[in-house]
Amino acid sequence: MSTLLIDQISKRYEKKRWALKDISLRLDSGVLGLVGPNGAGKTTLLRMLATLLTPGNGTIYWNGQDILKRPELLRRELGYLPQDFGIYPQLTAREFLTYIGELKGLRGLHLKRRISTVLEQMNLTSSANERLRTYSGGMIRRIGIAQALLNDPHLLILDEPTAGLDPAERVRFREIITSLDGERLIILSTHIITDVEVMATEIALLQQGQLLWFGSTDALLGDAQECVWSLTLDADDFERLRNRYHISTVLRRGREITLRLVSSARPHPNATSVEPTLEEAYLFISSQIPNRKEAIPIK
Ligand SMILES: Nc1ncnc2c1ncn2[C@@H]1O[C@H](COP(=O)(O)OP(=O)(O)OP(=O)(O)O)[C@@H](O)[C@H]1O
Repeated sequence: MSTLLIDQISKRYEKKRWALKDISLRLDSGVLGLVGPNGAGKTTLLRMLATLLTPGNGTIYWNGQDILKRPELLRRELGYLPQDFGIYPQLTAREFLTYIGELKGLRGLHLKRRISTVLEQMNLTSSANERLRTYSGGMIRRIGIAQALLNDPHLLILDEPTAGLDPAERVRFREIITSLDGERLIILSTHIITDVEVMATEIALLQQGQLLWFGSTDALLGDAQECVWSLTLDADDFERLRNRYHISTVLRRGREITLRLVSSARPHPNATSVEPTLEEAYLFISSQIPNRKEAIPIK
C-alpha cells in the first residue's frame, strides 16, 4: 500500500495572497475527490503533488520519501492528467501513446502491451489507428487518462477529468475509474459532486486555499444531518427566504413553491428536516466559513 503525506504546505503566487495555506493530509490507497469553487487551490495542490510546482513552505512525502528532495522517486510511479491536457492532432492514438510511453522510459514489447491494455481500458481499441484530430472531446479525455495509466502508476492524479464530457461519457468515465485496481491512490479534482459520490472513497474540500473538510463521503453526509430542510410556501414568503439561505432545489407549481435549503437551524416553522444529498452536505459545509471572493489575505 502506498502513502502520500502532505505536511503543512503553503503557496503564494503573489505577495499578498495565499493560493494554499497550511494544507496537511494523509492519504492511502483509494479514490480522493478534491472539490472546491473556482480558485480554491485544487490545481495548485495537484501540480505540487505531480512535482511540477514547489510549495513555499511544507513538505510532501511519498512512502516516507521527501519528494521535494527526490522527485524522481514519485515520478516513476506517477500518472498525471493535467487540466490543460494537450495532444498532437496529427498523430494516431497509438503513435501518441508510443511517444508518451517512451518519454516515461517504457520500451519495446512491454510498451506495446501497456498501450494495448490502456486502449482496451479506455474503450479506444477500435479507434487506435485514427488521428487524434478526428477524436471527440470525450475521446480526447479518455486518451488523456490512457497516457496517465501507461506506466501503471501507483499515484494517479486527474485534474477535472470529466470537464466537457457528455452524460454518457461521464458515466463511462466513472465506470473506468471504479474498475481500476484498488491498490493505487487516485486523486481527482472536480466541480461535479455526483462524480465524487460515485467514485470517491474520501473527499477533501478546499476553499480559499484552506482545507475546509476531509473525510469519507459518509462522514460528510453525517455532518450535515438535521441541516437540510424541505419547505412549501407561497411566492412572497419565498422571496423573503431566498437571500438568507443556500437553496439547493426549487420546484414551482403556480404560486406554491417547494424547496430544499441548508441551514443549521430550522429556517421556518413549517420546514421539515430531510436527509441531505452529498451536494447539499457540501453546500452546508462550504457555507460554514464567510464567503470571501479572493484567497486569504496575508496578515
Ligand atoms: N500562475 C499563477 N499566477 C498567479 N496566481 C495564480 C496562478 N495560478 C493560480 N493562481 C491563483 O491561485 C489561486 C488558486 O488557483 P487554482 O488554479 O489552484 O484554483 P482551482 O481550485 O484549481 O480553480 P479552478 O477550479 O478554477 O480550476 C487563485 O486565486 C488563482 O488566481
